[in-house]
Amino acid sequence: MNLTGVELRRIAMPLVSPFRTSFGTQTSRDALLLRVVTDKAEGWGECVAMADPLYSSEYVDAAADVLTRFLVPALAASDALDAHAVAGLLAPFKGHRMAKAALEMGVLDAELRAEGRSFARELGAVHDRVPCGVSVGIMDSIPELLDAVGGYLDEGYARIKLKIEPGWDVEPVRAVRERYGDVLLQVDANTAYTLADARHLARLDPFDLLLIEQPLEEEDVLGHADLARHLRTPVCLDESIVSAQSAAAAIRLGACAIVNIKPGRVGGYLEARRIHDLCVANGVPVWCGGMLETGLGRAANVALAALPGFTLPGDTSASGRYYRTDVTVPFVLDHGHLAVPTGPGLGVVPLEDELAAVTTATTWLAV
Ligand SMILES: CC(=O)N[C@@H](Cc1ccc2ccccc2c1)C(=O)O
Ligand SMILES: [Mg+2]
Repeated sequence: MNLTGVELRRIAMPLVSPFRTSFGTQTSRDALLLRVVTDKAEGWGECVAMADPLYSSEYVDAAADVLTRFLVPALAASDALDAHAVAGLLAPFKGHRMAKAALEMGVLDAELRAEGRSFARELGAVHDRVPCGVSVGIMDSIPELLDAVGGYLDEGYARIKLKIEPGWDVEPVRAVRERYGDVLLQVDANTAYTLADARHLARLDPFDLLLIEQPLEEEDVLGHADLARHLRTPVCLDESIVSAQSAAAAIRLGACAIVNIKPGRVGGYLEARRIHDLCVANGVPVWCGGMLETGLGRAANVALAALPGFTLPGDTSASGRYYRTDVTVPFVLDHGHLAVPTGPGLGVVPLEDELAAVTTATTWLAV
């Protein structure tokens, strides 16, 4: 397969409701899609970086720049393009895992469409549908939170995740437990606490949470290992797990009992599968995290979530959790599950009119 060029497509999609986390409030998704054109087929990639470097050091403008100046030219230099070789070709450039993941995803999609194979087949999916959880933001009041949670439970979500931060943690969890009983429940701090908060975070232990996600800062792996010894609630890492190597170190150091796998954060779906395999070998449950992907990234995430080690519901929510209109046929919850796409590659393609309506800029990178 030979690369003809890559189209960078900037899109802006309004969120159905503001989404507040410990690092800020989002009201729209400024994202970057890649259309990878080869002599055999076209493929789509989605970069999960946010507009601002608040979740991680990456941000959309930087991803577009590093793809334009370094990553796409690096692929152009190779003659027989092979998705499994992309990570190696991009390795000389440090970091920028979300940008690299988007490019690898586009090449993999093109290759699989040309071969007539789905992401699910390529990654090793063993289920044809996956149970879905939902991530619930920080709200202005407990009653507002309880209404939002009730709505998602009515929609059929299998698991509730509450965003927390200092000042919004024990009470919201207590309120959800008191109102909704033993619903599968977990929390995500997005690095908002420090080890000094250990005693306070232990106040979450009586609520039988599935996990507490990323309580401490990304690089504080040892801190998470210390914290885990003070909590009954299992510690799950998100931001800290950027590769199979970092997953191995975190597991060995006792920093996490569960891993949130996000293909964009770790450099792509192939690295995500390696992390899955590593966690399974170590008896560490995994689940698929979300970065408010469009239906393109959502399709690939649902395929990944169908691998055997994904034993916990992920943040693979329906399109309607975030967007009134998706750029693909929307993913709709069916009895708390999403169906794994079966078509070649991602199994979905952007809808021309919907994509045009949200496109803010298009750049063609010829190679
Ligand atoms: C579903 C969920 O909670 N995702 C991230 C946080 C997050 C929150 C808001 C975002 C807005 C734009 C892009 C990525 C974003 C990621 C997490 O698990 O930590
Ligand atoms: Mg998280």
